[in-house]
Amino acid sequence: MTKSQHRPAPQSDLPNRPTADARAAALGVLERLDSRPATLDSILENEAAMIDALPRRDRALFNQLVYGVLRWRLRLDAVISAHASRPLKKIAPNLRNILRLGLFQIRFLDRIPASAAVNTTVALAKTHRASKAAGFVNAVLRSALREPGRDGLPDADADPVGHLSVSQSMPRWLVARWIDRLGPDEAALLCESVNTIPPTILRCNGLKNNLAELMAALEPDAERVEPIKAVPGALQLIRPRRAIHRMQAFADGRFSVQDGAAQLISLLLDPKPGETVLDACAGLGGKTTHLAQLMENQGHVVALDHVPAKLVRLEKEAGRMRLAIIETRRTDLNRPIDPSDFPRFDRILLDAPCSGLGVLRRNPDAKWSSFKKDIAGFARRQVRFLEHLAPLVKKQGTLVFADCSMEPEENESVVKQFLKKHPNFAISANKAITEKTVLPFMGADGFFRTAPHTHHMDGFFAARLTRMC
Ligand SMILES: C[S@@+](CC[C@H](N)C(=O)[O-])C[C@H]1O[C@@H](n2cnc3c(N)ncnc32)[C@H](O)[C@@H]1O
Repeated sequence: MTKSQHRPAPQSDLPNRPTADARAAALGVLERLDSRPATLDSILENEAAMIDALPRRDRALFNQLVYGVLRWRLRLDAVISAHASRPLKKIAPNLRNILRLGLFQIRFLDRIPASAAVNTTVALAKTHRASKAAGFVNAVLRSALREPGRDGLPDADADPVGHLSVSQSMPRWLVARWIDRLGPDEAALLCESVNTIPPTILRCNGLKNNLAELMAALEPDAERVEPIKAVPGALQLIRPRRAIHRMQAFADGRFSVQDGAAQLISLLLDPKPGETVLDACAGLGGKTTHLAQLMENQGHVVALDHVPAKLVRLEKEAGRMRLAIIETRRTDLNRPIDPSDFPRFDRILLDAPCSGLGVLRRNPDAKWSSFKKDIAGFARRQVRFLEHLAPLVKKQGTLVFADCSMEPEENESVVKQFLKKHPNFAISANKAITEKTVLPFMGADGFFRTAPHTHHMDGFFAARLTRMC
C-alpha cells in the first residue's frame, strides 16, 4: 500500500511540523473509547473544551488521527500483526492505540516525515504508561517502514471476504453481507466510499436568508462554499477556516449542519404551513427544525424523544433558528401511546433508532461496535414504534418511516411487517408525491434510498405511507 492509494483528502491545513499535543489528545480519545461504552461523538462532545483549546493546526491533526485510526483500524492492526514479535491480542490496548497512531501517520499521512512519525510515537509511548514498550514500538514502526509491502492482507483468491474486509478496514460480517447482497464489485465500491472523509453539508434556513445570501455570509468562513444540486437549500462547506460554532452565520441561525440525505427525508414528508406534524424520534432536532422551516414557522410541530437532555438541546436549537412552533414532549415509544394525550397529526415522521450502518463515514467508531445481531433487535423495535404511532395519523395523513441504514431487515421488511397488520395504510405512489426533489431517489417499489457510493450522501432508507381510512 502506498500513502497516496488510500490517503484521505485533507480536512484543512495540516501542520508540517507535528506537535505532541494533537497526538496525546488523540490517544486520550481512543483510550476513552476503548474503556467505556460511549460513542465517539459523545466523547468529542465531552472533550469539546480541550479540543477547542488546541491551536488550529493541532486540531486538524487531532481530527485526522482520531478519525483516521478508527476508519483504518482493522488494516492498521493487520500491519501490526505482520511486524510485531507477539500476537495482537497480547499487546495491551493502550499500546495498540499508540502503534495504530504511528502506523496511520506512516501509511496514510504524506505530510508527516516517517522519521517524525516514529520519533513522536516512541515519545508518546514513553510518556503514556508504555515506557517499557518504547523499544517494541520503535521496532514495529521501523519494520513497517522497511517493508511497506508486508501488510498482512489475506489472499484475495483464497479469502475474498477477508481480503476486502482487511484492505478496506471493514468488519468481516458486514463485508460478507454486502457481497451477498450487492456482489463483490459494488460491495468494494461501498466499502471505499465508507472510508472517504464525508463533506460538511449545511442546510440553509430559508426563513432567515436565501442560498445566495448565506453563501455570501459564509465567504470569510471557508475556502469555498458550493450548492448541492440534488438538494435545494443544501451547501457544501469546503475547507472551513473555523469551527462551525464560531461562525457568525451559525450564531445568527442562518443554517444548520445536516447531510443531504437527511435533508431529503424532511422533504419526503413534505409538511405544509399550518399543519400539525409529529417528529416521533426527534433527538437533537436535526429534522424537527427542518420541518418547522418547511412549514414557514406556521402550524404545530410536536417533537418526541425519550431522552429529556436531547429535548432540552432541541429547544435551544429551535431558539437559535428562531422557530416558534415546536413543542417538545418526553415520550417512550416502547409503550403504547394514549391517543387522548395527543392531537391527530397530518404528518408523522419516524426517524427510527437503527444500526446506523448507513452513516459509518461519519461515525467510523460504529464499525467496531455494531454487530450483526443488533439488526434484528432494531427491526423489532421499529415495528413496535410504527404500531404505536399508527393511531395518531389522521385519515389521508402521511407517515414516513426513515432510518440511516441500508440493511433490508430494518428497512423494507419492517415496512412490510407493519403493512401486513395495518391494511389501512399503503405506500404512497411516487406520482402522488408533490415534492419532486425526492423523486430521483425513489425506487419503482416506492421506497426512498440513498447510499454513499451512489449518491455521495449518507445511506438512508425511507417509506412514505398514506393512511387510507
Ligand atoms: C435516529 S435518532 C433521531 C435523529 C433525529 N431525528 C435527527 O434528525 O437529528 C433516533 C432517536 O430515537 C430516540 N429513541 C430511542 N428509543 C426511543 C424510545 N423508546 N422512545 C422515544 N425515542 C426513542 C433516540 O433517543 C434518538 O434520539
